Amino acid sequence: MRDLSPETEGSMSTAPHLAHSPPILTVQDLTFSAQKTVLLNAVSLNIREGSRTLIMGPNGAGKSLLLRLMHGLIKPDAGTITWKGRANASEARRFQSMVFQRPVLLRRSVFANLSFALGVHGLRGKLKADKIRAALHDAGLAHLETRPARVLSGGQQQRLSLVRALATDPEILFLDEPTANLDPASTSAIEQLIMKASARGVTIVLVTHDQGQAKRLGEDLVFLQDGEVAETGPAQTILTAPQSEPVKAWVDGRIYLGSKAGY
Ligand SMILES: Nc1ncnc2c1ncn2[C@@H]1O[C@H](COP(=O)(O)OP(=O)(O)OP(=O)(O)O)[C@@H](O)[C@H]1O
Repeated sequence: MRDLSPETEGSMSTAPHLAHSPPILTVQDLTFSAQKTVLLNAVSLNIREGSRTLIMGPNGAGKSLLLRLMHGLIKPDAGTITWKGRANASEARRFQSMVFQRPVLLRRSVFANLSFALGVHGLRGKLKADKIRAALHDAGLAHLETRPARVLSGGQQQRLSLVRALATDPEILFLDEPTANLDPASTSAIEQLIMKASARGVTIVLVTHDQGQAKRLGEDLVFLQDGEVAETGPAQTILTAPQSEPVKAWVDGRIYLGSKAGY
């Protein structure tokens, strides 16, 4: 099994510019249980600064839980999350943003959704308004500025969620299946925004089921199966030459039941 654990981190880059990137976030032996069931078990991985890391795996593998834990929305039972070398740093969330599969928008205008988020981050007046207009322009949403956010199409709503998440200049962006319900054109618009953010140096952590998207966007890949890391390493290597049974089956399009085989 390839391993993205801290000890072997230096040897697994596919992206030359990332070969010596330090981890911005390290997960060590993370365990999370609910209702007497272990949902994540001893998960360890590195997110390298400036990288695009994919979290993949079947339904119920624990991908969303892992993302929420890394973002500090829920607390682990055991293990540590280290932000820039500091374990369980309480201030980390200020430098992070998250986009959920279903857009979570305020019942206000497109402009007001951005204005609220930037206001929370301390921006005021003309500086804030200029930043909102530039962000909407970049995302092709400028003409919808006064429209109630809730009446936008699904694709537009997700673009707005992403723009809002990026407007606060996060150092890391967590995305939980942001294109799961979108058509190819909307998916492409979201991917372009992600790639632009990545080019500016924003670290990207993306949960996806979409192998095409994984090939287009992935640099590092973490594959979860039944709450454990089945395989991690460079995305292109795993996608073309997987080592573990669950990932081989997934890449081949075969159904792998694993521990659920008796169900
Ligand atoms: N708060 C909770 N209490 C109890 N069980 C939970 C809780 N949150 C998640 N789970 C369970 O943990 C498992 C992992 O959930 P998670 O949402 O992380 O899966 P996932 O890999 O993101 O799946 P999908 O691809 O379907 O979105 C599931 O079996 C889910 O029912």
